[in-house]
Amino acid sequence: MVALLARQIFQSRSAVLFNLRKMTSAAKEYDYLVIGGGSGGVASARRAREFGVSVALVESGRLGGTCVNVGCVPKKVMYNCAMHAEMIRDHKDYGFDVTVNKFDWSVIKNSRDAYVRRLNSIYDNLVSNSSKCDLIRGKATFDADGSVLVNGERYKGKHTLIAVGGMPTIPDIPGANYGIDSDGFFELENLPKKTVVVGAGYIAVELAGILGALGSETHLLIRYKEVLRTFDKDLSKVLTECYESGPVKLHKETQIKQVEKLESGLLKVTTNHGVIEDVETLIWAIGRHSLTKDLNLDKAGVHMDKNGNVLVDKFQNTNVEGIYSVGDDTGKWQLTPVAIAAGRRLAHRLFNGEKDLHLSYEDIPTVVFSHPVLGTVGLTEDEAIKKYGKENINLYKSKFTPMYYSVCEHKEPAFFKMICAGDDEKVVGIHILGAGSDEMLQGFAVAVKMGATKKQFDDTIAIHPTSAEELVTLRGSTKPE
Ligand SMILES: Cc1cc2nc3c(=O)[nH]c(=O)nc-3n(C[C@H](O)[C@H](O)[C@H](O)COP(=O)(O)OP(=O)(O)OC[C@H]3O[C@@H](n4cnc5c(N)ncnc54)[C@H](O)[C@@H]3O)c2cc1C
Ligand SMILES: NC(=O)C1=CN([C@@H]2O[C@H](COP(=O)(O)OP(=O)(O)OC[C@H]3O[C@@H](n4cnc5c(N)ncnc54)[C@H](OP(=O)(O)O)[C@@H]3O)[C@@H](O)[C@H]2O)C=CC1
Ligand SMILES: N[C@@H](CCC(=O)N[C@@H](CSSC[C@H](NC(=O)CC[C@H](N)C(=O)O)C(=O)NCC(=O)O)C(=O)NCC(=O)O)C(=O)O
Repeated sequence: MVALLARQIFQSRSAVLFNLRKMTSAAKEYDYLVIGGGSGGVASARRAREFGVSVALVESGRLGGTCVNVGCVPKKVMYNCAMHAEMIRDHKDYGFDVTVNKFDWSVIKNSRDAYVRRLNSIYDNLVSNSSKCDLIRGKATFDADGSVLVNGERYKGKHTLIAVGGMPTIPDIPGANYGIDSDGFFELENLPKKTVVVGAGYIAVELAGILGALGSETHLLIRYKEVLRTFDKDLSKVLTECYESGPVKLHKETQIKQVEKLESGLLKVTTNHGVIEDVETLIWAIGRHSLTKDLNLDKAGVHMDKNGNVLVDKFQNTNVEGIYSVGDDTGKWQLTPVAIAAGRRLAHRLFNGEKDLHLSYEDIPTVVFSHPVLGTVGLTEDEAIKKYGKENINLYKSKFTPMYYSVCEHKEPAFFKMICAGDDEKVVGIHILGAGSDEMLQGFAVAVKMGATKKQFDDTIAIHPTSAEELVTLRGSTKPE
C-alpha cells in the first residue's frame, strides 16, 4: 500500500517536472525581455534594438505608460489650459476688453484625449514597426527560473528588465473610496464646482493649481504647515505663501477622518478641524507605490524594499543576475527623463559594451507645474549644509515681481536662490520659482552639472529684461541661519 502510494507520488511528481521542463523548453527566447511599455521600458527596448539584439516588450495597458496616458502629457495640457485662464484674468490690465462667455471643459478634455490616443499609436508604430520589437500585450508574471509568463505563454530573456512603474496610493480611511486619484482626474467629464485635493507633493499642488485657476472652488488639505516639504525650505515657504493668497484654499495641518456620500451625490468630508460640505470631487494625491505586487518577484528571488520598490545597485542590477529595473518601480526620482535615461544607459551597457555606463542620480533637475511654476537642481540648503558644513556655504537670494505683473492688478512673486559651496563658490544648488522657471532651468542645470562657479555665472552677460538674468547678477551672499 505504502509502496503503491510512493509510486503514485513519484509518478505525479515526475509528470509535473516533465510538464515544467516542457513548458520551460517551450519558452520563446530573446536577448532582452522588457516588462512595461512606459517611459523607461520603451526607451530601453528601442535603444537595445539599435544595437541589433532581439527584444520583446510586454505591456498590459496602454503604450506610453503613466507619462503619456495619465501623467506628464495630459497634465501639461491641463496646465496650459489653466495658464489661459490666468492670462485672461490679466487681459484687462493690458487694455483688452474681453468677455468670456464660458469655459467648456469637454473641449479641452476631448482634444487632450485625442492627442493621447495619437501618441499611443505613434508609440505602437515606433516600438513595433520602426524599432521592430516584438510587442506582447498582456500582464507579465515571473516564474522561479526567471522566465516570464504572459497569457499562458512563456518568455525568457538573456537579460530581463522590470519597468512596471507605479500607481497612486489611497489611504485607509472610512469612505476613502468615494475619492478619486490623479488617474480619475483625467477621466472627469466636467470641471467640478467644489474640489478637495489631499496631499502636499507634486501632484497635489499641480492639480489644485489647475483646478483653482480654472474656477473650481479648490481646497488643498496638507498634513503639515507647508507644501513640497522635501524641496529647499525657502522654495517650499514661498510656494506655500502663494497658495495661501491665490484661488486655492489651503488647509494646513489638516487630515481627513471620514468621507461620506450624501443623497445628492456630493461628499461630506470630515477633518480634524471640522467639515467640508458639498464636495463634488475629492482627489487623493498622497504619493504612489510600485506595481510589483502581482509580478511574483519573490518567486524569481528578486529583492524589494518594504514598500515594494525593486532594489537595484547603481547599474540598475537587481540581486538576481540578468534581471534589472529602471524607473518608478525602483522608488527613486520618479520622473520620466530619469526612467528614460536609466533605461537607455542600461541598454548601452548590456548591448554596446559600455560596461561602466550608468545613470548618476546627482543634480537631477525637476520642475513642478505649480502656480507659479518652480524648478530645482542640485542640493537644498539643508543638504548642502550636511555635505559641506554651514561655514562653507554662501546663499544668494532674490525675490522680485516679474515685469509681466508690473502693470497688473494681480501680482505674483519670483524667488531665486543659489547655493554655493567652498572658497571657489561652486554652485551646488539652484532653486527658482516664478513665471518661466520651467523653461529656464534646463540650461542652468547644464552649468550645475559641469561644476560651474558663482564667478562663471557672474562672467556671463545677462539677457535683459528677463527673469533669468537674476541668476547671473545675484549679489550679497548670506550664511545659513
Ligand atoms: C499626474 C502625474 C503627472 C506627472 N508629471 C510628470 C512631469 O511633468 N514630468 C515628469 O518628468 N514626470 C512626471 N510624472 C512621473 C512620470 O509619469 C513617471 O516618472 C514615468 O512615467 C515613469 O516611467 P516608468 O517607465 O518607470 O513607468 P510607467 O510610465 O508607469 O510605465 C510602466 C508600464 O508598465 C506597465 N505594466 C505594469 N505592470 C505590468 C505587468 N505586470 N506586465 C506588463 N506591463 C505592466 C504599465 O501598464 C505601464 O504602461 C507624472 C506622474 C503623474 C502620475
Ligand atoms: N512635474 C513633475 O515632474 C511631476 C512628477 N511627479 C512624480 O510623481 C511622484 C508622485 O507624486 P505625488 O503623488 O504628488 O507624491 P509626492 O511623493 O510628491 O508627494 C506626496 C505627499 O503627500 C503627503 N502625504 C503622504 N501621505 C499622506 C497622507 N496619508 N495624508 C496626507 N498627505 C500625505 C506627503 O507630504 P507631507 O509629508 O508634507 O504631508 C508627501 O510628500 C512625485 O514624487 C514625482 O516624482 C508627479 C507629478 C508631476
Ligand atoms: N519637450 C517637448 C516634448 C515633445 C515630445 O516629446 N512630445 C511627444 C510626447 S511626450 S512622449 C513621453 C516621453 N517622451 C519624452 O520624454 C521625450 C523624450 C526626449 N525627446 C528624448 O528623446 O529623451 C517618453 O515616455 N518617451 C519614451 C521614449 O520615447 O522612448 C510627442 O508628441 N511625440 C509625438 C511625435 O514625436 O510625433 C515639449 O514639451 O513640447
